[in-house]
Amino acid sequence: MPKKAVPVVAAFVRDVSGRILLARRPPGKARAGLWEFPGGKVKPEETPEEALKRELQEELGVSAEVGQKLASVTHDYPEVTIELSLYEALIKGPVVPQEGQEVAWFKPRELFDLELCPADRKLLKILETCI
Ligand SMILES: Nc1nc2c([nH]c(=O)n2[C@@H]2O[C@H](COP(=O)(O)OP(=O)(O)OP(=O)(O)O)[C@@H](O)[C@H]2O)c(=O)[nH]1
Repeated sequence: MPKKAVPVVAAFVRDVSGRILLARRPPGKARAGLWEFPGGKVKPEETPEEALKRELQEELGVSAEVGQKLASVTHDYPEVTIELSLYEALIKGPVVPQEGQEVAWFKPRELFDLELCPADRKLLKILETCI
């Protein structure tokens, strides 16, 4: 039986100079130390947009407007299968990491040299011609 994929939403946020916001997974979590787009799991009662707004508020202390879905991939990790969807998002106010996690802004070409979560590598492959 194929495993049921857990829905995960993530944000593609750019600053005025075109750099992209990433967060580093904190120690103790699966894939600790790897970079990812900010976001998290969608709860059963939420739409993807609601989940992403909640995650950005909880993780980065910002409110956000969620735009169009850019890409979506399925990935099997040893402990979970995820369906990861990346949405454009506009954030309001300064990013203040709420969980002690490292965050940073990267130029598009710098993303390709980062240690990313494996699912994000797949996303990047889809997006590489348009970022
Ligand atoms: N947020 C986020 N998660 C990602 C990305 N790429 C990726 O493989 N994941 C995986 O998707 C899952 C999301 O879990 P999470 O830990 O961020 O979500 P959460 O905060 O809602 O859940 P938790 O309370 O169980 O920790 C993890 O297995 C994580 O490794 C990404 O770009 N952003």
